[in-house]
Amino acid sequence: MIPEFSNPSVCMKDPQRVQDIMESMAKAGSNTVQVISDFDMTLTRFAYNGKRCPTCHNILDNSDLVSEECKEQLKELLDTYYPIEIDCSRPVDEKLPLMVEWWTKAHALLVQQRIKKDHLALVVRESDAMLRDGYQLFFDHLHEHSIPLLIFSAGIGDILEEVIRQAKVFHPNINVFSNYMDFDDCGVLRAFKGELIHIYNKREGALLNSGHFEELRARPNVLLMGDSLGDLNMADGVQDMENILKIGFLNDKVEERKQSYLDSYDIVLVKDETLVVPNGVLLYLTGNK
Ligand SMILES: Nc1ccn([C@@H]2O[C@H](COP(=O)(O)O)[C@@H](O)[C@H]2O)c(=O)n1
Repeated sequence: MIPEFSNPSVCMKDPQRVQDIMESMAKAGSNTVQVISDFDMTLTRFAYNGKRCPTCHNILDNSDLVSEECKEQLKELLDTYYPIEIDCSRPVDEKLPLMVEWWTKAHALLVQQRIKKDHLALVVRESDAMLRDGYQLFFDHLHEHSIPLLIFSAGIGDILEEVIRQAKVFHPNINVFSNYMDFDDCGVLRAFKGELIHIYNKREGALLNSGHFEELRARPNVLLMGDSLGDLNMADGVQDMENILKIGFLNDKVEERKQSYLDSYDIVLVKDETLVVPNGVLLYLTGNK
């Protein structure tokens, strides 16, 4: 086992299973590995100094690009739907239409604001969004070892790309599946492109992008990272999968959700704002440990 597994944030239902998967993946070699990660609250911090950090959507919601009236409406949506998103007492099929409702209403409000593409970089720079500590090693190490990183996010692609670009780690081994903004000829937001990705339809998103997984057919070993149970479906498009190691960040409503996370993720990181554990796993998989 790697030393990072002794960190107090680490919980595992079956440590032996984790060890077996990691050994099998390391033996197969890093050229058989691909990483699939969620973005908001997985690659980015959930909180800093006791204050919540923004999601991609929140970066816009809190910015000068939206009017005060719109801010209030978006906040009302967040206060209504976020508790539903993280309520583990409600079944997914009951929550799913409500998540579609949230994303659809929020996107419609954002479109009404006539947001300009040119202003996105500034609002990201001025936001409180932060990649988790250890991000530099995470992104650089994957790049150095030519391991593909798929970022699969129900956030906003244009915003998340900008966060990563400003951190200077948007390397060519990265692909993004997300909700991208559609701008008119004057650079004004007029819609969101393609099929909506929300928290509970990542399986459909993965299957729609079968071409990506076809290209990675020679990489049947997957490291998956997420913060929601909906993220567990992000690897559903992977072809001929041999091993999958799932790391889940449990950021909020810890006591209520811990058991379901332990039942679903191989490694659960409780209120851990860093990428120290995923980095330890990566170093092990690439033979650097
Ligand atoms: N209007 C919205 C809709 C969703 N969110 C949050 O974004 C997160 C989705 O992004 P992932 O990268 O985690 O897939 C999700 O957890 C929602 O809470 C939002 O803030 N505003």
